[in-house]
Amino acid sequence: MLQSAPRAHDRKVRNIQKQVQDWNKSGRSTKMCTARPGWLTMSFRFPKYKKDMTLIHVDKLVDILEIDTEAKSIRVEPMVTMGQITRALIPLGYTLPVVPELDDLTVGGMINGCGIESSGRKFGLFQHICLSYELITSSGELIVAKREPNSEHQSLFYGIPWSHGTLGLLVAATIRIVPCKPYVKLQYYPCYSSSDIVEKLKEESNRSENEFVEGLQFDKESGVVMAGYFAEQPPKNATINRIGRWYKPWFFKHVESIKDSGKNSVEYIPIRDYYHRHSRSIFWEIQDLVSFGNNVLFRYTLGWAMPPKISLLKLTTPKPVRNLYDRHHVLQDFLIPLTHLPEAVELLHKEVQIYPMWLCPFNLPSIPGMVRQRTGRNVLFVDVGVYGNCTLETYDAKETTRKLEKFVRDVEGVQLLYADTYMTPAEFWEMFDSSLYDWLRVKYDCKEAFPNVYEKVCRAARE
Ligand SMILES: Cc1cc2nc3c(=O)[nH]c(=O)nc-3n(C[C@H](O)[C@H](O)[C@H](O)COP(=O)(O)OP(=O)(O)OC[C@H]3O[C@@H](n4cnc5c(N)ncnc54)[C@H](O)[C@@H]3O)c2cc1C
Ligand SMILES: NC(=O)C1=CN([C@@H]2O[C@H](COP(=O)(O)OP(=O)(O)OC[C@H]3O[C@@H](n4cnc5c(N)ncnc54)[C@H](OP(=O)(O)O)[C@@H]3O)[C@@H](O)[C@H]2O)C=CC1
Ligand SMILES: CC(C)=CCC[C@@H](C)[C@H]1CC[C@@]2(C)C3=C(CC[C@]12C)[C@@]1(C)CC[C@H](O)C(C)(C)[C@@H]1CC3
Repeated sequence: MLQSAPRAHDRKVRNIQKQVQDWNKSGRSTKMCTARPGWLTMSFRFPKYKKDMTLIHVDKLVDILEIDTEAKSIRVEPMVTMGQITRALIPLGYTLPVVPELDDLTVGGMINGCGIESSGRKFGLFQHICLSYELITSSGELIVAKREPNSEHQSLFYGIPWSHGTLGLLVAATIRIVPCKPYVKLQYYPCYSSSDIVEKLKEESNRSENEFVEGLQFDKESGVVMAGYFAEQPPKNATINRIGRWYKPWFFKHVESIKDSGKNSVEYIPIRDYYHRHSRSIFWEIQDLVSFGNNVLFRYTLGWAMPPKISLLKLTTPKPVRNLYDRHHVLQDFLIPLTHLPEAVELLHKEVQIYPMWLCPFNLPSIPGMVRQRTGRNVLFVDVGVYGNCTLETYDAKETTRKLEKFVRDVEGVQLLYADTYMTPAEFWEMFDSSLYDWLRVKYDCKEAFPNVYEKVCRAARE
């Protein structure tokens, strides 16, 4: 890969330390953030703060440093992408336990933001499969924050997820790996009422042999719940579906056809095709961008050119189209306890009526951090993903989103922060737990060095 230099890791880290030391010497006049340009990031907006902060160049940190099959871990630099990791690990018979599905998502984004996938019912969020973070602090020191009890910077380990680079600069992470097999045996269960979908999601999430559980809801009363686990070579007359091939229908359309057929079905999907199943159609966003993209003729002749890189789309979207998206397009993920899913579906149907809706169950352990549930037990949550145009006349980007955010706070859920948030600081800190975060901001001398996380993600910070 271009710019690859894994053996130069120490030199690359020293270079970042030097940038931070120079910032200290020059009188700490502005705060720091990464130099990764806004158009490359997997969110709708361009961060405004990149224009007037000191930009720290972490962009050369693009390498996988070490794969240790004995210790079952992988050590990577933060700009490594999900696509890069699955390409390296799967041929060795290993995978990350949680592989957020768009190829270009980065390890740095998944750790400092949040990463979620259909294996969440077993492994939690991306942060829960991490073992340690190597960070440069505001003074330019290199430290290692490990999960290990009583290790020196253990509290920082719990503080980093969701902090958006406001506690330090990540230069490497060690993440768990698990053995995998070449196929996923996926069962599709069509459901024809909202309560059926919830019940089936619960049932499959609680079934211990399932590695993956996910739901797609196609309207208020119908959807498909999918559950799967790793499999070796499929038996002779099994259906093999290489869903990632360029001439194949988009995954969500394929699932919809199963819902229409009304029959439970089983397929064997090659594991990389499964992991990146929503990449080719960017979930279902592609239908607004290339409406004829799922046409058979188009798929067979020009399907190989799909999908366009999200970064390229972002760079080339003209301002008027962005404004149109702003007014009518919803891009939100709400993480709520699964028990509150029926109310969420009801509310989303009333306020936005956008389908398909992504339902991704995951386990949220009771541990310290910005996202925190204090029951002392593991709680089954679900990510409700809403991506698409809203045609309801009553929709108003700010007012409607604020209503949805209030619901999420009321049920003790959280909103993913790549999305637009219209909350005030007080509402934001009602949703997220600031106790550990605030203490770490003082302990690691972050207040002059990095903005507060709210200042980075709030609506005013984005173009
Ligand atoms: C691993 C860890 C170490 C910390 N060390 C200190 C410290 O030495 N001094 C300090 O002033 N603050 C420390 N803090 C931070 C401080 O406790 C936070 O302000 C904390 O989040 C308080 O929130 P709470 O009272 O709601 O947490 P609680 O609900 O009281 O605690 C949540 C969990 O965090 C862990 N934890 C909390 N405080 C400590 C602690 N002091 N030592 C070890 N584990 C702790 C425990 O595992 C506990 O189960 C630590 C936090 C963590 C996670
Ligand atoms: N399946 C899923 O879970 C999906 C998740 N997403 C969301 O998209 C985002 C990921 O997008 P991606 O483009 O990879 O990441 P981004 O470049 O958007 O980074 C996300 C945040 O992490 C910070 N960050 C990134 N790298 C570092 C680092 N090395 N050191 C310190 N801070 C860092 C960034 O800080 P700075 O602003 O300073 O650059 C930014 O605030 C996530 O936040 C995630 O929630 C999107 C699609 C799917
Ligand atoms: C937790 C999960 C699964 C999140 C999935 C989020 C995706 C659906 C989001 C992330 C980035 C994202 C906002 C994006 C877009 C669609 C939805 C995306 C892919 C698009 C492509 C929509 C069209 C826009 O003109 C533009 C090109 C700017 C954006 C780019 C980012």
